[in-house]
Amino acid sequence: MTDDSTAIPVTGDTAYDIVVGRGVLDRVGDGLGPGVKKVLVVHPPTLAVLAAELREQLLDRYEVLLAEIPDAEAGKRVEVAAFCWQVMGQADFTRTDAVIGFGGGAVTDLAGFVAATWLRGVTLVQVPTTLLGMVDAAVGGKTGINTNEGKNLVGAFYPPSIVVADLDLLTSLPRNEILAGFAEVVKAGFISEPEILDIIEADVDRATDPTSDEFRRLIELSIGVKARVVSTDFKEAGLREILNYGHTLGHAIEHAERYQWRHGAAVSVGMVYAAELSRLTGSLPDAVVDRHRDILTSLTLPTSYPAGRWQTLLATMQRDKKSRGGMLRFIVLDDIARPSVLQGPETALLFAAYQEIAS
Ligand SMILES: NC(=O)c1ccc[n+]([C@@H]2O[C@H](COP(=O)([O-])OP(=O)(O)OC[C@H]3O[C@@H](n4cnc5c(N)ncnc54)[C@H](O)[C@@H]3O)[C@@H](O)[C@H]2O)c1
Ligand SMILES: O=C(O)C(=O)C[C@@H](O)[C@H](O)[C@H](O)COP(=O)(O)O
Ligand SMILES: [Zn+2]
Repeated sequence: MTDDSTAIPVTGDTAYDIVVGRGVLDRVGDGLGPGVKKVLVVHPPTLAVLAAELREQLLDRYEVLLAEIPDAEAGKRVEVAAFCWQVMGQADFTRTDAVIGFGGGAVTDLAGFVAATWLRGVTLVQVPTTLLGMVDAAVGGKTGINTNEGKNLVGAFYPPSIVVADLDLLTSLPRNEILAGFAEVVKAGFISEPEILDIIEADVDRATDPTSDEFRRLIELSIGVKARVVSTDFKEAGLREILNYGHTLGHAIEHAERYQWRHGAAVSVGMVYAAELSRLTGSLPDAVVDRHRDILTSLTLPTSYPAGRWQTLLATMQRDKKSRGGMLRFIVLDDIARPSVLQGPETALLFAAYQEIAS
């Protein structure tokens, strides 16, 4: 069998590869290292059968425990982290043992946080099973959980030893989850990689078909953007903030919707909002804002939000991690692939941009 996998490197102090391909799950062992004896596979209920298969695959070399956690955002809670800590404690996990995050972004965020905190850090292997997880969440070492006050408010920067993105895992992923993942693909296009936008516009059906060459190219381009950014700025001292394009409003929408909206859907609205902010400050031409709406609509992603929710969203946005004191900061665009920071915008400007996306 020929190996058609691609290895995209993250460089710097915490170097590792993102392995992309079909049938590449056997690469998980590459990230575990020689000293590892026990492995905890963290997975959602949806992937119970596949997680058991992964366990079988690893059993000849490791003692493998499974931790099934609640699905989606319900898994990103401190009680769920505590459940994983309990499983590891009762199985005498030591510093040489490891955690595997096997699921979508919610699982890889939680599993990463558990690995970062258990004994102050054990080996972490990320095996994303959603498009969003492959192109974004499992890459770059941002891990975390939500609190009642907001999204991802507790967490750690903690790198995996490898990310294994097996495209075969996407065959069972519902179409709406593929499309939600495309929000982060489009984000990578607008902040850094215009070819992504061209490929989607050329043929949206092929672009979103997990068996097409275009889909694979989009995955690799998007991972490439993320890998380059986090290689330069792992702990978000500066450049990494561009990956937050669309997220300031997006996270506030997720919180307002009690996490019943897909992350990608909320980020989609958030990107149109950020583009409108850019347009209203005079830095972005109308055509680029229109391009946001056209591409996201072609992917059936939302581009508007109910008019009456502004005060709630504004209050939640104050807790955004990019804020400094009372000053909000947004990632905006001066052009395609030219992101910048808008510091302390007037409330009137924020509201005017909201009116442009209000339905
Ligand atoms: N750490 C980061 O850098 C980063 C980046 C982007 C997003 N995120 C986080 O990622 C989360 C969103 O991730 P997501 O969109 O993957 O959502 P998710 O993890 O909730 O998964 C979406 C759904 O798909 C199901 N699923 C997963 N894999 C499947 C498969 N192969 N077949 C069938 N069903 C499958 C899950 O059970 C779930 O119901 C959010 O919490 C977001 O904050 C983190
Ligand atoms: O990796 C990053 O940095 C990102 O901002 C990627 C985002 O897509 C992701 O949703 C991230 O979890 C948001 O981070 P946060 O710091 O705003 O919670
Ligand atoms: Zn995101």
